[in-house]
Amino acid sequence: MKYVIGLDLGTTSISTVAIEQSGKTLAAVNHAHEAAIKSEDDRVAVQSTDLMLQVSQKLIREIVQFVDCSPSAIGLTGQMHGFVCCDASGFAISDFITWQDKRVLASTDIEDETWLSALQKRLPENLQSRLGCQIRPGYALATLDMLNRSGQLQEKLHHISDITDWIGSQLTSTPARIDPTFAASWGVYNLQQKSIDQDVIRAAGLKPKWFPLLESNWKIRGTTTTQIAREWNLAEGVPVLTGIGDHSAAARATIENPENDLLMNVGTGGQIAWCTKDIQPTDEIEVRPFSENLLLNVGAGSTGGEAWFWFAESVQQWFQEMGVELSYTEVLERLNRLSQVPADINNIEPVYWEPFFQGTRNETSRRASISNIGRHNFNLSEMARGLLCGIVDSLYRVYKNSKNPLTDLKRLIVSGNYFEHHEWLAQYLAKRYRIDVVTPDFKEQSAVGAAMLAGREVFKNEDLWKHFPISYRTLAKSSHH
Ligand SMILES: Nc1ncnc2c1ncn2[C@@H]1O[C@H](COP(=O)(O)OP(=O)(O)O)[C@@H](O)[C@H]1O
Ligand SMILES: O=C(CO)[C@@H](O)[C@H](O)COP(=O)(O)O
Repeated sequence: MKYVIGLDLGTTSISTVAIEQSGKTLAAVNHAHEAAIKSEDDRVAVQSTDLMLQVSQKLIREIVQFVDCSPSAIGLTGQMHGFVCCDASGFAISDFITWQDKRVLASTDIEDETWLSALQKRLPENLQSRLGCQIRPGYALATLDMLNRSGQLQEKLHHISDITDWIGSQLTSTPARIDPTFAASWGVYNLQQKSIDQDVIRAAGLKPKWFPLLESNWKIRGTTTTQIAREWNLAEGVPVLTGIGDHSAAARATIENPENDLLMNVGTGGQIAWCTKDIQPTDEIEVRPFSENLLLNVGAGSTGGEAWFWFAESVQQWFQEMGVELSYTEVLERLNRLSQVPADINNIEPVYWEPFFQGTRNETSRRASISNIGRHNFNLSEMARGLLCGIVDSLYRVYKNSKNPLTDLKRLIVSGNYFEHHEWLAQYLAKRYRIDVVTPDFKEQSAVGAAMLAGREVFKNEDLWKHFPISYRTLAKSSHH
C-alpha cells in the first residue's frame, strides 16, 4: 500500500494523518504534546524541542504500525512565527521560542522604549506593503533582535529554524530550509519580490546568514537517515518535504473556491482568512503568500481557542477559592456541556464578550470586557456561551470591517479543533451572519494540507494529487435563502 503522512506540530498538540494514494484517509491522530516550559516571567513562551521530537516520533511510530508499512513521503506543518536557535550541525541550542513569546514588549534601558518599539523605528517605512504585515510580538525578527541586543545569543549560533524545519533536519540530517509561509510569519518575506527581504534583516541589525535558504515550492528537503529509520519505525530514504505554516496548510486543504470561500480556523489561536489578488494589508489584516496567483488576507492575533482554556482555568480557581476542589478536566467538560444550552431557551439575553484578555497583536495593552449583564444571565452557562460566541464574533468582525471583502461570498468554512468541541457554534454563525456554514469532511486540516503537498510530490502522475478533492459537511444553513 502507498500512502503519505502529514505531521502538524501545533501549539497545544501534535497531529498526524495518513492518506492513501487513492485519497482515502487511513488514520488521523492528535495528542497534546505538553511541551510548554513554565517560566517565572509571564512573557516567556517556550517549548521543549526534545518533547516535540519525542511526541512526533511516538505518533509516527503508531501510525506506521497501524498502516503496517512505511509511508512514501512525509509532509510537515506547524505553528508559525517562532524559531529554534541551532549550531552548525543543526543541533538545538535554545528551546523553541513560540509565537506567544512577548519578551519584546519588555522595556529597554531607554525610557518609554520596548525592544519592539526600538526595532520598529529602525525598519523601513514601507515595511507593511513589502512584507504584508507589521512586525508584531512573537515574530522571529523581533524576538531574535531582542535576544541579540540583550546579549542572549550564543556565539555558536549558526542559523534559526522554524519548528518544522528543525524536525525535518533531525529526520534527514540536511541543511536548514524555509518556505514562504514561515518566512512571512517571521517578518522577513518580501511579497512583491517573493524572496527573503535582506534589507529588512540588515535594517534590524541581524545577520542574513542566520536565516535559512528559501525553498519556494515545498520540495523534498531530504530523506530519512538509517538511524531515524530504525528509531521511528520508518524505511530508510523516505522523502521529507520542506514544512509549511499551519494556518497556510489548513487554508490550502480547505479553501476550494477562492472567490466564494471565507475560512474561519480556530485552534490555540484563531484566524479569519480569504483569498485576494492584491496586497492591501491594514493594522488588522495581514497579507500572506498562498499560491502562484493568489494571496491570503488573514485577520489573526486577536483571539482564539486558547481563551476557552483560560476561562476553564479561571472557573477552576474560583471554585478553589470557595473551598471546592475540581479537576481541570472536570471543569472543562462541564463548561463544554453548559455552553450548549441554547441562549434563547428561556428568552435570556446573551452576555457579550470581547475576549481580548491578553491584548491583541495590534493593541497589546487591550483587555477583555463582558457586557449586557442583566438579572437573569449572570450564570456560568451564559458566561461560557457568551465567550465562545465572542471568540468567533471578533474574528468575523475583522472580515466585516475589511476594505476588500469577497464580492461573491457564498459560505463560511470552519476548521480547527475548537469547532470539533463546539459544533453548535455553526448554527449561531449561520443565523447571526446569514451564511451557510460548512466544515471539511476530514479532521486535522493542517496535517492534511501537509500530506497533500507530500502526495503532490511523490504521486506526481496522479491527477487526484494535482487538485486534491475536498469534501464538506454542511453544519448549518443560512436562514436567508
Ligand atoms: N477538551 C476540550 N474541550 C473544549 N475545547 C477544546 C478541548 N480540546 C481542545 N479544545 C479547543 O481546541 C483548541 C486547540 O486546538 P488545536 O487545533 O489542538 O490547537 P493547535 O493546532 O494550536 O495545537 C483549544 O484552544 C480549545 O479551544
Ligand atoms: O494559531 C495557531 C495555532 O492555533 C498558531 O500556531 C499559528 O501559527 C499562529 O499564527 P497566526 O495566528 O498568526 O496565524
